[in-house]
Amino acid sequence: MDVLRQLKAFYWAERKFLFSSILCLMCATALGLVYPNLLRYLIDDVIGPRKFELVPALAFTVVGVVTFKGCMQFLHGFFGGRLGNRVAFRMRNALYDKLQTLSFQYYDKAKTGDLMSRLTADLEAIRNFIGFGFAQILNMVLMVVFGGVMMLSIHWQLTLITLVTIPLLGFAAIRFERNIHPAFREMRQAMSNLTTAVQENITGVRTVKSFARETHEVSKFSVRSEAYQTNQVGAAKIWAKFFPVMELVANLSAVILLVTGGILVINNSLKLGEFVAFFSLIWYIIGPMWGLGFHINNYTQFKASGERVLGLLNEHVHVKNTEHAVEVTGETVKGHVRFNHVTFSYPDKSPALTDIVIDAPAGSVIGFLGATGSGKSTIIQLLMRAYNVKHGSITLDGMDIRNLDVGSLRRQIAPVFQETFLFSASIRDNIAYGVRDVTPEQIEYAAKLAKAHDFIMELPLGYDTIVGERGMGLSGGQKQRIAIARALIKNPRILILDDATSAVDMETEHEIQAGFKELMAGRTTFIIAHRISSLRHADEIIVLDKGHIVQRGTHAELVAQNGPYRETYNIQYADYPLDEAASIVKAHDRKGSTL
Ligand SMILES: Nc1ncnc2c1ncn2[C@@H]1O[C@H](COP(=O)(O)OP(=O)(O)OP(=O)(O)O)[C@@H](O)[C@H]1O
Repeated sequence: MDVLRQLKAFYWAERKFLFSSILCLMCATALGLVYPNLLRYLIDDVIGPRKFELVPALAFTVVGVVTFKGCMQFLHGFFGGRLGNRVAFRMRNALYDKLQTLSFQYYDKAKTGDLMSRLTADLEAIRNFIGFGFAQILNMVLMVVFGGVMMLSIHWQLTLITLVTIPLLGFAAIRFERNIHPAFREMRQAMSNLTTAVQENITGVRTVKSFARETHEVSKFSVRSEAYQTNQVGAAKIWAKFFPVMELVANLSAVILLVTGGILVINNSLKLGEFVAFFSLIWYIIGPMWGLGFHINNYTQFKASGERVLGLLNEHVHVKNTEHAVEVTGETVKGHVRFNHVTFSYPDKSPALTDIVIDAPAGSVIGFLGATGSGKSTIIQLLMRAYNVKHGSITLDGMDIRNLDVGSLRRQIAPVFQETFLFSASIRDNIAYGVRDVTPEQIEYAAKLAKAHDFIMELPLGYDTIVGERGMGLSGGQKQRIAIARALIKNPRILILDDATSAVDMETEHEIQAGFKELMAGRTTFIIAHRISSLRHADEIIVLDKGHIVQRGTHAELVAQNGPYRETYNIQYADYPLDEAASIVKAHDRKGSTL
């Protein structure tokens, strides 16, 4: 019931459909009760006294009742269907909205397959129950009440004797519910584990194949599939035990009625018509009891699914706007970023960053260098408010970013990550992803700056080429260039290049950087790179080691010092013969000076 109460906001808005559906079902059920009475009338008042002239009227009444009942049933289905679908629609949207608001911290642990199954299979169970199951349970109660009252009005002693087995039916049904609910919960979990395995396998298909781990994947899937099968078999066993018990007890009622009712008819204490009517009415009680298992099953599935959907809807959002969050816009933001003694740890981990101090005046270029895991990306994540900073603060133009509207803050930042995600859409749409109302010329201009235009034009459909979710058919460097164009078109105050040119050759990287310089003049840029060549023109280069800043300064200053920067420099340029290294550096400098 708690699940029903918590989901009220979704179905209460559609209460007109809920009530109409219930009302129509009640009418259909009440009309069903007319049959036994017509039967009783036919036997006792028409066939008995031989008044056969009443038969046509009786037949027409039956046709009328059947037609009306059919209409009521149709309307019940119609309204129930509307109700279920509308509720599912609202919930699906609410879940999707929630997925958009959940912070990075949630997604660090979330499993795609599990989320997918909540949005599909669980919603389906809820749709079924709200649309039909709920009304059916109510109808079941009504049938028992209506049928019981009619039976009592015909012969109360016979009613009580016949219904003596009903408590047994109720007891069996409740036991069934107790066993089947945990079974269903496990089944849903097993299903979501199964979907997760499939989803991860498809997403990581290249890795699986490259490592020839197909057999391992198959056996991993088989284990999960077997767990699901075991759950299904377990649930089927519970069902299998339940049905014979119910059938036995239900038929016991019919036997009691036949024996007791038959004796009463022989003794003339009960009319034959009444007995026949009684015999149809008893199924008004037994029928619902029969379906009780099905309805309980429906309800438990709904409850298990409802719990999982509510679990997601009630999930804590770590990063959200404060009450008086300030909206910033491209016109007002200058782009002066400061990290004031920021120390940050991921949940249950030792600090990823310790006492970070950075001052990036508007329009400056800050480079980050450091071994993998030294905290470079974490700095960027914190600036984008992917996580909340608890120790120290980050300011944008002097305003603590915790007091800024998260969406408006992120709109000022355009990131390009090492791993590029392309949507299953045209290249044009992928480039225009972050902006509204963009012209084809702007898209082309951004692509030219990102050195993507030429290879795009070589594709058969040019900018209209559809790329798959993993950027099917494009090389790593080509995908990165599309991502760079996507960032450039956003025209942001702050540009972040997180190892953004790692997949392109040095020459193209230099050309891309030339494009950046043109566009980024006056905008703050953070560059994370492993290549000295990508960082050498930065206003300040920050060298990180295990979350600590170990060196900072310009390229010239850092090369002149002993330390990790110079070591990296020596390693990277040691690959070239001395005179070649000098010419590469010179060539880069020449290009840089022409910008
Ligand atoms: N989402 C996360 N959840 C928990 N720990 C994380 C998460 N992201 C990073 N870390 C940890 O924080 C530390 C810093 O990671 P970070 O990604 O910032 O390093 P990095 O310098 O960018 O490395 P790389 O050059 O390999 O990208 C690492 O120890 C890493 O394991």
